[in-house]
Amino acid sequence: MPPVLYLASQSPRRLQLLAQLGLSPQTLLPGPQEDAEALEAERPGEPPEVYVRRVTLAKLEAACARRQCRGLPEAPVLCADTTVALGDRILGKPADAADALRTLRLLSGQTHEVFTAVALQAGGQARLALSRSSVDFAAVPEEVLHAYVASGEPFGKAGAYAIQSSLAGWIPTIRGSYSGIMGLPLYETTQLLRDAGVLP
Ligand SMILES: Cc1cn([C@H]2C[C@H](O)[C@@H](COP(=O)(O)OP(=O)(O)OP(=O)(O)O)O2)c(=O)[nH]c1=O
Repeated sequence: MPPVLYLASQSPRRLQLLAQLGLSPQTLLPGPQEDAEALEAERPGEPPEVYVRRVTLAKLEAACARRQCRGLPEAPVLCADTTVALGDRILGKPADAADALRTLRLLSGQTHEVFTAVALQAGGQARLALSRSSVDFAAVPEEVLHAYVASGEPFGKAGAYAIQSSLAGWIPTIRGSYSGIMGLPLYETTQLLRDAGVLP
């Protein structure tokens, strides 16, 4: 039996969010020869919204090629990308502790945007939806930022933080989608999966 859905993501959050919809997809992870970092490379002057769409479609294309290459049975393929932006500036995953601290200091006391694009390949057609949220950060004390970086939580997260972590204690308001900020906007994802007949 082919799987109902492939999830092309290494993010445990995305798997957890899909489980909320009652789905347990088969993951379609990149092989050692695939360069995920190159795929997520920024282009100078590219607005965050354009960047997140481009990267998500590139992830989708790579995942579909991977499925074919591995001779896996056909089924819809889902993937996503989350990008944090302060104005036009993209704040990616931190390279190290100093980078995480720098990023968090930029976000402290400011409002930033979180874009998550989700893409689905099904029945020979690629569909993409974009979720946009804004997140207000209160001014976070230096000692809190240091402890947060030392906890390891910022690593592997766009913008060096997670809404589903202790730093939520410094976020008075979000406008948009909590699941989108976390990595997979469940409203948009449901719409795409309904269009493809994966969800009723
Ligand atoms: C802003 C924010 C991001 N994140 C995470 C979600 C994503 O996993 C990560 C952004 O990186 P992504 O490049 O979107 O995803 P990923 O590299 O973790 O996984 P893959 O490309 O294989 O799907 O940041 C949170 O968990 N909480 C948050 O509040």
